[in-house]
Amino acid sequence: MTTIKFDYSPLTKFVHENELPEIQKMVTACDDELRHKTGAGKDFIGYVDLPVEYDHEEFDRIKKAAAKIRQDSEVFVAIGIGGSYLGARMACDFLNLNYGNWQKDHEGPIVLFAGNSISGTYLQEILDLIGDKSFSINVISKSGTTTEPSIAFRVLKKKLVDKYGKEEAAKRIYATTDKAKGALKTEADAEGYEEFVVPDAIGGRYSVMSAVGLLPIAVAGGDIDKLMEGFAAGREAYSNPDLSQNEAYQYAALRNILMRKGYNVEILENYEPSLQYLGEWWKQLAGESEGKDQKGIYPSSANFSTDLHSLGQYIQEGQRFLFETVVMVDHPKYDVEIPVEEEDLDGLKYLEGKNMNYVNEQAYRGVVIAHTDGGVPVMTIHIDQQDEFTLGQLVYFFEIAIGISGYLNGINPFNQPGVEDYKRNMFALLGKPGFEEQTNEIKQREGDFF
Ligand SMILES: O=P(O)(O)OC[C@H]1O[C@](O)(CO)[C@@H](O)[C@@H]1O
Repeated sequence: MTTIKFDYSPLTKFVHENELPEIQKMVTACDDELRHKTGAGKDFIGYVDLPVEYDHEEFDRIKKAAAKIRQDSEVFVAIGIGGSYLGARMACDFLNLNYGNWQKDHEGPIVLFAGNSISGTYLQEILDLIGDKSFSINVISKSGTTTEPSIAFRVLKKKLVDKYGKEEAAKRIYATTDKAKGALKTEADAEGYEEFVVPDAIGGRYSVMSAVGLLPIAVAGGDIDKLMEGFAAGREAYSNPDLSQNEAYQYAALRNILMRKGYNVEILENYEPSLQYLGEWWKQLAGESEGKDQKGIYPSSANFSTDLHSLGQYIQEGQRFLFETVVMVDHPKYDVEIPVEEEDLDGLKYLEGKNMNYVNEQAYRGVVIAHTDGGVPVMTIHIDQQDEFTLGQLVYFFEIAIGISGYLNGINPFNQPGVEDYKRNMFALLGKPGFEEQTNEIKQREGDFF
């Protein structure tokens, strides 16, 4: 059973009906590489079977740790960046757990995210928000050496130790990292933090359904059993290499077909503000997977109708290299009726008694028609509702689609060599031990830039 429906009917103007069947052979070959782990990046394809092959003992420990944190902490800070941050943040927003946590009668801690930038202002605000409240920390880093979370962890750990003393602080620190290596692993072992593992075969941006995402989601109040059920339903639904039977593969194939026609930028869109971080999570998944060897679709995102009043003009009439993928919630959690007024001073009489979701739906329909007319291909992923089961499926939909899509484009969707370049320069500028040669080199070049 799937609660997701992929609709590409508006593409008739852009994609000829023979194009999907014609790409089938390539899709079958990519599917074979992915399922049999024979393609590029084969050591990081663990996510394909993760819905059924995960550590059940650890899964239970995650639930226990979450229950403890929900009981002994008013604030919970998840520290991480990229794949060690975006999935949990996306899921908490998607499940509408974030604002709920600020409500007075809400059970469980306020969930905050740190270590996702190098901003002292942001971190100071987190420290101020925590104030005198009881709190716990989940530091998440696969490598265990990433600068942003390491700095935030140091700072927040100090606050924890100042408040509780070293021994109690150690009981409030949860470390999610590699099973054997990295600075975080070394520290967690030495200090006795409870540890959770990022499996070797799961890359950061494919890790939301491992302890990386599951602990913060469970602490926020998400039902991770249902999430895993949905993830497994996704695996079931998107396992057939036959394009006519696999909507995730249809999406992967169509975005490649569009890219080859010069549609090089994809905008992931939503009509629910709580899906904003779905776009952020997806941008890392797609961008870090596909943008290499001077190839790949540039992933961007937009939130409608908000951005129709900013980006809408460009999408309608700017350069024609864009295509859009909408994630549309068919049954939003709440609805609000537009009230009746005696006079019609604001000109809204024609909407009286109608619901906002109805108006939102008409906005979506109007946009699909207008953008199609304006030369922008639009596809839609309809999701039934914003619940854990649907989210699990949606994560699988995107993860499997991006794997296939990368292979279709002849790249390795599971590495990210390009992210090291800026880090090397930053470490050289900061004088990190081991970077002495690069420091000399970059100091000589600095003047050309600043
Ligand atoms: O979990 P880590 O090792 O701290 O990495 C965080 C993120 O940084 C990157 O390695 C990029 O630098 C991403 O691939 C990853 O998701």
